[in-house]
Amino acid sequence: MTTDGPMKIDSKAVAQEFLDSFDTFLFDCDGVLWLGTHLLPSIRETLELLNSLGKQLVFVTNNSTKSRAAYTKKFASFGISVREDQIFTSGYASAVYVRDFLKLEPGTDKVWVFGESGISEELGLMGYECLGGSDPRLDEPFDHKSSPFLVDGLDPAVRCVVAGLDSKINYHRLAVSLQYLQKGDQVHFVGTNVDSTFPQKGFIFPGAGSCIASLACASGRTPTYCGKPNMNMLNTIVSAKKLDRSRCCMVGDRLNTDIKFGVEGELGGTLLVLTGIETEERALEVSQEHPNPRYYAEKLGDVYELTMR
Ligand SMILES: O=C(O)COP(=O)(O)O
Ligand SMILES: [Mg+2]
Repeated sequence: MTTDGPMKIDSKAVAQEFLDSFDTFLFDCDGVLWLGTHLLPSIRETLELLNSLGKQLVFVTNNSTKSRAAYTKKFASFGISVREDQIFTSGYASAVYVRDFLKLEPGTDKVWVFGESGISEELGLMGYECLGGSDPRLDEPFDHKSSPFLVDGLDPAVRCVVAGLDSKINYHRLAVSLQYLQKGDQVHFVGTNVDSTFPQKGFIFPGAGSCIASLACASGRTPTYCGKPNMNMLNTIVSAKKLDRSRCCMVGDRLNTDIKFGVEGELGGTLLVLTGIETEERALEVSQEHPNPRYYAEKLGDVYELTMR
């Protein structure tokens, strides 16, 4: 039995040691705090405990379906008060990439969005006009002779396709997105996140990575993914919040995004919770495919429940 393997938070002593080790906690959302509209047990109490201990809380989600502003409302609906500047999404990270790395010109260059409002809203705040996305005309069955996105030709101002999770994925959206991707170097290809699956209460559904893979397959192109575990996203957060990495802990439910993000970003620690995608077996498994977390717990709420014992 090695003492270097992941440590399970299953006693008051380990919970206390965990809390003492960090000043800032970066929380993944889906599978850690909630599953859809279902708040996981003792989450509010855990966040209140951390706040009362003077810890800094940051929320880092690969879910691009909502903007940061919309997330503050989702938190409020659970009775949790979170400021917009505490939230980072893969939609926002993608918009930052369009602005700071691709350097597209707001007001001139346009973006075709395959995904939900969380992408277009963040790009819109930076001054980019977005096409596609949740435009209801894309809900119509696809006919290339009548699609309003094709009959007058493609918009030559579109310089980038940003693709993410889209619960309204259909052939019309895929077909038009592919037309833009076929323009090669003229149109960049950005993916919000690689997550193959998406946890909901009692179900595992297809994730953004599975939607984006369809476009990647059809176009023969590989997108640049901007969400966790991309280090640009972490660097944006570290500089915006002036974080000391050694005192930060990344808390997540997925090894190849959340835990990789924390390990590659050289954060002080990582905590894997088992309320979303991964199992205890996977947490402990030694594999080339993914790193192991420093800590793991059945659920995040155990930190509160064990501390209060
Ligand atoms: O939407 C996703 O793919 C996952 O979102 P999460 O990073 O909050 O788990
Ligand atoms: Mg998650």
